[in-house]
Amino acid sequence: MPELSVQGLNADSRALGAGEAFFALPGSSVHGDRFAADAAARGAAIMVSDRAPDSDPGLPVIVVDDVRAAYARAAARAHALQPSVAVAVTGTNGKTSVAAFTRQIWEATGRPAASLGTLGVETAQGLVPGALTTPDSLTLHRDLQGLASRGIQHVALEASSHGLDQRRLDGMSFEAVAFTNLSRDHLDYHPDMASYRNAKLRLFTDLLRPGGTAVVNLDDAEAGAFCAAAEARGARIAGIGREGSFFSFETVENEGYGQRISGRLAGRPVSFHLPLTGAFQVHNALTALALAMATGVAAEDGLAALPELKGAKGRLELVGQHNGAAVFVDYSHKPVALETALLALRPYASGQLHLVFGAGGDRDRGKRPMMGEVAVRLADRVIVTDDNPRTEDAASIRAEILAAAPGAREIGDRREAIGAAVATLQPGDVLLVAGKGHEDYQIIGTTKHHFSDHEVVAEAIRS
Ligand SMILES: CC(=O)N[C@H]1[C@@H](OP(=O)(O)OP(=O)(O)OC[C@H]2O[C@@H](n3ccc(=O)[nH]c3=O)[C@H](O)[C@@H]2O)O[C@H](CO)[C@@H](O)[C@@H]1O[C@H](C)C(=O)N[C@@H](C)C(=O)N[C@H](CCC(=O)O)C(=O)O
Ligand SMILES: Nc1ncnc2c1ncn2[C@@H]1O[C@H](COP(=O)(O)OP(=O)(O)OP(=O)(O)O)[C@@H](O)[C@H]1O
Ligand SMILES: N[C@H](CCC[C@H](N)C(=O)O)C(=O)O
Ligand SMILES: [Mg+2]
Repeated sequence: MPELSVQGLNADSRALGAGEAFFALPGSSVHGDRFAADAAARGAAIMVSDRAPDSDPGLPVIVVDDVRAAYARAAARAHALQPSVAVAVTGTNGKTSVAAFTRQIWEATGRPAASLGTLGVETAQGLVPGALTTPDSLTLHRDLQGLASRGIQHVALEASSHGLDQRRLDGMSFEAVAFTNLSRDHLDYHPDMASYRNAKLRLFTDLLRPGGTAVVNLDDAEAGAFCAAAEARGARIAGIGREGSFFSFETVENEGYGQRISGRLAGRPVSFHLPLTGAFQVHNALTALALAMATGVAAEDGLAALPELKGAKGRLELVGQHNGAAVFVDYSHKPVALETALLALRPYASGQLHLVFGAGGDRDRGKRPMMGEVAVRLADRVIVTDDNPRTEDAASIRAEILAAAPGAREIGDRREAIGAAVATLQPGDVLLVAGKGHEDYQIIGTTKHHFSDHEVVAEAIRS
């Protein structure tokens, strides 16, 4: 083949520019090579695929083994300017929080930083919302180049199991990585828990810089697999837990809606206040501290930043008070997250603990009865409502939850459900509105309607 000069790349034929390389990805609904003719018509210089096309596509083709990985690496190479320090966090719960806290610790210690994930791209200048938790490789490297050109040298990424499985991060090498925990999610995409876990393990086995740092929550049942992967990579392991080498816990006590933590940091006794609700946030904050320290933050400086941390939007966030009761919004849309949030709030409910929640459509159905069971076991008054039904029948989603939640009320309309819960609050009660966290929309069918739990709670309290 003669030498070809390529101007750029894309995996979506509809967005290709003339002279660019078209990467034909094996999608979940269609193989990208079906759009070869479209790519050729738009002037693509070449197609890269993992299989030879059936007929002449009208442009030169390179066949590679793993076209998603090739796409990710090409996207990285095409955007040479990159932040010098990148870390990433994986796990079923806590990624957004850990990424946000890592960014805040870097900022507090004089390092302009960004976090990239479910919320979007966040810097000291604000938040630019995004579409995916782990962005598509091209979007990712464009964003990273943009950040580097603004002088941001420190970035913390969320590595989702979809993102890892689809090689979206394969163009990166991380100075430090972290594992928070593993529990059920996304079994609509991964065939079983083992493949879900193995997708997450790729962050440790393939993307951590050899000799880098691996932060591991030792209290999780899957910690062993992540430690073994880190060791095989020649990584330094920073363990957090009852017996952690980085941080070992002694006591965690509630202080108002925050908490005081005492323990040993690398063997040295320390005690600090964390202005966040829920013991799980202590793990998240320490994971962030370990990531920050693995990238040059001094222990003293990092510790000094913890009492100033702000929770990510909609992560067990106190959003209002009504009639002597407290109202929280939380992004728990998985069984363990819901359980964690309810257990965290129970000590604050001298009266009853109320819950309003639902489950997303076109997502793992097995989560629904599990969440129903958790709800009636741990809350006193439960209303099952709609989350994002997407293209499923909303009433059927509720029915799948309700089958495992005897005694729960059913109010499909989320605004009405929140209103009904707020209206019954008594002094000493706590209400948790779960599932949508920061989201400012509700997806019904394929339409996104504006909807914010924050706004609807405020409305309900006002009226
Ligand atoms: C299941 C899944 O992850 N799908 C992602 C995947 O799409 P896909 O491989 O299924 O794409 P496809 O529709 O089969 O098309 C195959 C290829 O043909 C191309 N195409 C298609 C049409 C056309 O005219 N021309 C063309 O070239 C497409 O651009 C694609 O490259 O690759 C796309 C491009 O990167 C993603 O946008 C898309 O995310 C969808 C929208 C999605 O909802 N993903 C969710 C489930 C997800 O990834 N979530 C995780 C975890 C969330 C969390 O736990 O926080 C996340 O990281 O966000
Ligand atoms: N370390 C943790 N252990 C258990 N539950 C947690 C932990 N951190 C957060 N949670 C729960 O999970 C919810 C989501 O937290 P967060 O957004 O930080 O996680 P995530 O991994 O980014 O989730 P997602 O994959 O949905 O984006 C929180 O609202 C809380 O209910
Ligand atoms: N990134 C997650 C978000 C789920 C949020 C929840 N509100 C829902 O719609 O299920 C997913 O796409 O599975
Ligand atoms: Mg997230």
